Amino acid sequence: MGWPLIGNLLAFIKDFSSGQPDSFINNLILKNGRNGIYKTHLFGNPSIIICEPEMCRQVLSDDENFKFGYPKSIKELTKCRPMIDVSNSEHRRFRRLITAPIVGQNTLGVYMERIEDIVINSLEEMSSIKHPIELFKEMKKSRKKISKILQPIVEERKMMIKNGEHAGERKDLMDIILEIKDENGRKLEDEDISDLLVGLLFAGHEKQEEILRNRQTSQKRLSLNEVKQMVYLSHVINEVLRCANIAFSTFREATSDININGYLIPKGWRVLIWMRAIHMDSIYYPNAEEFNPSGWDDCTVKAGTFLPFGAGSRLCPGGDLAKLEISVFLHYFLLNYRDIYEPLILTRRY
Ligand code: HEM
Repeated sequence: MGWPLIGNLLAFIKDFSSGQPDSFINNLILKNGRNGIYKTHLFGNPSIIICEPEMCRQVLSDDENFKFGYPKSIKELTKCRPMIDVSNSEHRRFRRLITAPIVGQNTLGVYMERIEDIVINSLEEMSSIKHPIELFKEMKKSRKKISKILQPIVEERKMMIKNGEHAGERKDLMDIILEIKDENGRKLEDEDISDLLVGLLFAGHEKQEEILRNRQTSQKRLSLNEVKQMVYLSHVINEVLRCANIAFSTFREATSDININGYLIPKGWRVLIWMRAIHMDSIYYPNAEEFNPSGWDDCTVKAGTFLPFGAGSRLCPGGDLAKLEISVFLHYFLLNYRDIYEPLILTRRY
């Protein structure tokens, strides 16, 4: 780890020690009641914390009065400045270029087979290890392989830039693409994967067997349509994203004095949109502390109450891809393997 990174890490920890983990926010909510907006001081800036769905939605959708407002230490750590430090119109342009290859169900079909191969091979490899393994660590490796699926796109975009097909774009467009790839690798590691496994403990593999029973015998591979039929699995994934999403909050900065639901947010103030507080609020989710995938049965999500991928012009473009990867992994894991021990030995079911 180089010195600049350590420096940023320290700055980040110092910023965080001005306090905003979940417990801090929860105390704030308990102390102040539930009007959904709290004034505080974060990262050396006067700040507002918002945890009311409609207000969150409004702030995330209002590009005129708010801009991406991450504190400096976070920007340095995440190294995704090019997507952050650009005007709204530049952001729209870059976003179109970067997201086209990963947005939309039909587009995602292209990656199906390769994700499936990586998942199957990784699980086989893991189950062939005869000593206990740390599943999370092993899974990180397969996640890295999956993120490499996007490599050809990165190469293609590099060529487009080299050939001047994007003359006039910022010089660091290539960096943007490479950094997105980095971010992509980083985001689904560690916490995401371990959180996901908590969900696994509750999910049965019968539903996945049902998918196979309804399949033509000639069909060998998992299809996108089958993934769409994995209703229970999608509820497990939603529930993991609700309870334990790594993206629990995001920042904006007010670019002018702006009134939100009767509250004046002064220009220059940071707005911390605390999605986790909404996800864990029993007003919107009865027994919010419980992990309960069945809560998603016949559930119509009220606007702004489920924001694992954000909202508005910066809505996560990788959301569907992430869910697809998780679904394919869970499908094979539940179908073919059994028993989670502590420590773990992964064993083939049949
Ligand atoms: C479970 C997995 C993921 C979660 C929870 C997640 C969450 C989020 C959230 C909340 C944002 C919005 C941040 C904001 O508005 O401030 C975001 C943005 C973004 N995500 Fe994800 N993400 C995930 C996976 C991915 C993947 C797999 C990719 C790429 C393949 C990706 C690429 C991006 C990009 C490029 C942005 C910036 C979009 C923009 O600023 O226009 N994400 N993500």
